[in-house]
Amino acid sequence: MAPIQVKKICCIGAGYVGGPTCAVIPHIQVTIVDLNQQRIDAWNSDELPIYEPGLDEVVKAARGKNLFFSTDVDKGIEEADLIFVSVNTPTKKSGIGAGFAADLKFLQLATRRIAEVAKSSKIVVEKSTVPCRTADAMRTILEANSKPGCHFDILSNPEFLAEGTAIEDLFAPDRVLIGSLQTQQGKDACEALTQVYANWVPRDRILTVGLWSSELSKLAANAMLAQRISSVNALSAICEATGANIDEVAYAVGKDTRMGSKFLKASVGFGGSCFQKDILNLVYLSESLHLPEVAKYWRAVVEMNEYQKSRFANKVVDTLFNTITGKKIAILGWAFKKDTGDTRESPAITLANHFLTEKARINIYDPQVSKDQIWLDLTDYGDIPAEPIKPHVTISQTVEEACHNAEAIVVCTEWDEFKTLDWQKIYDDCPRPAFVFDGRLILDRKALTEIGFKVTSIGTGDRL
Ligand SMILES: NC(=O)c1ccc[n+]([C@@H]2O[C@H](COP(=O)([O-])OP(=O)(O)OC[C@H]3O[C@@H](n4cnc5c(N)ncnc54)[C@H](O)[C@@H]3O)[C@@H](O)[C@H]2O)c1
Ligand SMILES: O=c1ccn([C@@H]2O[C@H](COP(=O)(O)OP(=O)(O)O[C@H]3O[C@H](CO)[C@@H](O)[C@H](O)[C@H]3O)[C@@H](O)[C@H]2O)c(=O)[nH]1
Repeated sequence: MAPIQVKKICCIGAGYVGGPTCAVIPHIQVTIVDLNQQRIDAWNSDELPIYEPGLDEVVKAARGKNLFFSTDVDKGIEEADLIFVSVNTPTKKSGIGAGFAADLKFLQLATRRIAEVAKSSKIVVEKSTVPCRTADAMRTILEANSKPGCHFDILSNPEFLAEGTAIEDLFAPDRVLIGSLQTQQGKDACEALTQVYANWVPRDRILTVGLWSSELSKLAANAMLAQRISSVNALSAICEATGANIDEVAYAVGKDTRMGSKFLKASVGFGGSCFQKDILNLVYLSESLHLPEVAKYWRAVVEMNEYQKSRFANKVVDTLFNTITGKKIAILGWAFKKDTGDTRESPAITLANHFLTEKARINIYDPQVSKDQIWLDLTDYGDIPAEPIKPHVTISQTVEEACHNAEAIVVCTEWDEFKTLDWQKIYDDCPRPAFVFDGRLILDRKALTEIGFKVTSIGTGDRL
């Protein structure tokens, strides 16, 4: 049989993954569809809905040529021979597995829509991060609702991009992973998707495995990355108590080629929409498989992250002589990491809530996050009333404005611009003693101390 050639692709879900992932596909016609009209309008405008270095150029070069954004989900499905399902899979908020399991309602709705609308056979690709064996549920939904003569091949093709470096990651990925059933038909579908990627990814970086291994590998990769951060953060507490320095320890440990130096930066805690969600998903999977020890092991990674955030927040209160009531605290950075405007699970939110509970006044600055988004985060998308906290919160347009008269400055995101601030000028504008808390280890502690700041850095003991 001649190999299947993909001529038209549809991607369901125009989010942080769907948009960038499909924007880098050359030649082949790709239509990204979403139910959210506002999001699609933004993708079709000069103000893209997400901030990602290099994304603007890539989208503007392809849009209207081989890249299209639309809310016409049905048309997108009908015309495509390969469909990426790239919808959100958040943690369940209620019902069985609440707080741990992935909520697959968006994925299931999209799958059902494909079955109902498709008039010809399709390759359906799980791009969203999903629990192991989700492809089975998708197959059941597709087969139960499909029209006669329509056949669906399901592939797993998890995405490994990190926000802030998405475009680099997509153009030169460490690997592309494709999972398929090991039947002839499954392998043919896998080859069809391989050929799409082979347009720009070297063949030896395209890994083909079984469906379940592919699904589990995504959860495993995130769990092991997050575990590294929790490990280094656990060590940062020991450093603070002993006088060791976590950057030096991480440097020494990372020189071991078996370990490598990446992903060993101590921090105020990891954030982002994926790590916590995917580890909790793995915890739930382990429990469902009656593996309580395994579940406990992975749960500890998330618990250590919670501990790190509250440890840091408590340190601010302790250092400010055990009370921050009425004190002004500048929060520098709101995004969960630099080079993104994404705030999902950002540690800055946890810290701000902690400071507000202690009745401090907070001044927030972030170069990429809008005022509206910060308010959505502070009110948990409307679940917490804004009125009582309004007098305690200011959102500033500049670092200087945020730091004016601040008794403490807390760096929550590692934005490059914070490294090169005029710290003397900021110091001159602060009451004494002036405190800085470096939650990202990006500041020159010695220089700031010489200016007169009292500096507390994660994983850095005071003892010489
Ligand atoms: N954000 C990341 O960096 C990242 C990286 C790798 C993998 N992932 C995974 O990829 C998936 C998507 O993540 P995201 O960050 O892009 O989410 P997102 O919330 O930014 O985007 C998902 C989009 O899907 C749309 N959608 C939901 N149901 C739909 C339906 N039935 N029909 C049409 N559109 C629908 C939503 O309106 C939304 O715009 C998740 O499973 C996530 O875990 C995310
Ligand atoms: O040494 C480090 C590295 C990261 N972080 C923090 O960890 C979080 C996550 O960072 P990162 O992994 O760089 O960004 P994400 O966009 O969340 O990407 C992760 O999650 C994605 C979604 O599944 C995966 O595709 C990526 O491979 C995986 O890196 C952020 O708060 C970072 O500040 C640290 O504290 N120390």
